[in-house]
Amino acid sequence: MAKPVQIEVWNPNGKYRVVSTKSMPGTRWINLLIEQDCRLEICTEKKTILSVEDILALIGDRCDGVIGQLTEDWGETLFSALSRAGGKAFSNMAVGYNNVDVEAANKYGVAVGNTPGVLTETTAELAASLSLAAARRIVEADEFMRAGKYEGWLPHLFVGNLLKGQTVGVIGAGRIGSAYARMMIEGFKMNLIYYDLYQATRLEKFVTAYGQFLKASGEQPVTWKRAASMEEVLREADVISLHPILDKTTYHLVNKERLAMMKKEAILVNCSRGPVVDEVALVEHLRENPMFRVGLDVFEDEPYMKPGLADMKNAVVVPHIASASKWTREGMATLAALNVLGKIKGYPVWGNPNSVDAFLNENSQPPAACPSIVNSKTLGLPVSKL
Ligand SMILES: NC(=O)C1=CN([C@@H]2O[C@H](COP(=O)(O)OP(=O)(O)OC[C@H]3O[C@@H](n4cnc5c(N)ncnc54)[C@H](O)[C@@H]3O)[C@@H](O)[C@H]2O)C=CC1
Ligand SMILES: O=C(O)C(=O)CO
Repeated sequence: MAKPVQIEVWNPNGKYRVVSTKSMPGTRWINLLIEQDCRLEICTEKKTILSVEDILALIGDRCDGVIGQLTEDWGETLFSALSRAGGKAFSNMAVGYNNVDVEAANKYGVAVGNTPGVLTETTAELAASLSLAAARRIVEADEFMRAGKYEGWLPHLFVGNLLKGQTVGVIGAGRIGSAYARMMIEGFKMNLIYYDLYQATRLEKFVTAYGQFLKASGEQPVTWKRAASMEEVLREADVISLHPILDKTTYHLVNKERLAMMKKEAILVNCSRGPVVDEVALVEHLRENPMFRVGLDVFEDEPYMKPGLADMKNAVVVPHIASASKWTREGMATLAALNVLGKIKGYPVWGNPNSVDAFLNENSQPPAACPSIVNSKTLGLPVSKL
C-alpha cells in the first residue's frame, strides 16, 4: 500500500486531475491548467527525489496526467499505474528523457512529453561558462583569494589557456551543441570540429559566414570540420563539450582509452548526462594529468560524485544547473504543463518541436497543441496544422 504524500491543491473542483511531482517556477503553468478545468495537485514533500512508491501514491485511483522530473524512474510500474488511473499523458520537465521508458509508455498508450528549445541557450551558456572557468582557473583563483593567500601580482599566478585561435570540439551538435559552438566561435574566434550522426548544416553555414566576415575585416577566418569519428574530435580539439542525448550508444562515450587520446592540456565539458563519461576513468585521468581540466554539470551517480573527484583542483563542478535561468525554468514548466493539458484536451501535436516560441509568449494564449510529444508517431497522434 503506497504511503500518502503531501500535496497542495489548486482548483479543487476541476474536471481533470493533473499531478505535478514537484513545485515548478512561475505561475503561468498553474494558471494555464486551472483555466482549462484542471484540478492541479502539486507534491510538497520535502525530499528531493521522489521514489516510485511516492509517485504511485500521487497517481492514486484517478489521474488524467502527470508532470514529472528527470530524477524520477518512469518505467513499467508508473505507466501501468497511470493507465489504470485513466491517465494518458506524462511530461518530463526536461528535454532529456533517459529516465523514461518510452516503450513502457507506448505499451499503455501514454504520451510522453519533453521541453525542447526553451533551454537551448541557457544550457549552452553554462557550458560556455564552464569552458571559461576551466580555461582560466576561476574557481581555484577564487578559493585562493578567499583563503587570504593573495600577496600580489606574479608572472606565474594562475596561468591558464587562451581560447582565441584554438579549436572547439562539439560531440552532439544538436540544438544545445550548436548553440554552444556558435558562442565559442563568435565569442572567442575558435575553430570548430564536430561529431554528430547528422550533418549540422546551419552551424556549418554560420561558421562559413563568420569566417568570411572576419577575413573581410582583415582577421584570421574561423574554420569548421565535420569529423568522421568522435576520436578525431578528441585528438584535435583543445576544448571539447559533450551534448548528445544519453542512450546506449553514448553511455561511457568518453572512457579511459578516449581520454588518453585527448591533448594533455585539453578541457572537457559535460552538460549532457553524467553516464556519457566514465567518471572513475576521468578521476584517474585528472590525477595523472594536472594540466587537463574539466567542467562538469552532470555526474554518473547523481547527486553523488565518484570518489576523488571533489579533491581535484583541475575540475570545476556544479550541481546540474545548466538550464537554471528564470526564463528557461518557467518556460520548461509551461511546456511540460501544456504537453499534459494538450493530450487531455485531445489537441494535436505541434509540428516542429524545435520551434516552441509560440507557447512561451506570456501575452497571448498558447496554440491548441501539445508542444513536444516524443512518442507521437508510435501512438499515431495527429499533427497540428497551425
Ligand atoms: N545539464 C542540463 O541541465 C541539461 C542537459 N541536457 C541534455 O542535453 C541533451 C541534448 O539536448 P538537445 O541539444 O536539446 O538535443 P538534440 O536532440 O537537439 O541534440 C542531441 C544531438 O546528439 C546527437 N547524437 C545522438 N547520438 C549520438 C552519438 N552516438 N554520437 C554523437 N552524437 C549523437 C543527435 O544526432 C543530436 O544532434 C539532452 O538529451 C539532455 O540529456 C539538456 C538540457 C539541460
Ligand atoms: O532538460 C534537461 O534534460 C535537463 O537536464 C534539465 O534541464
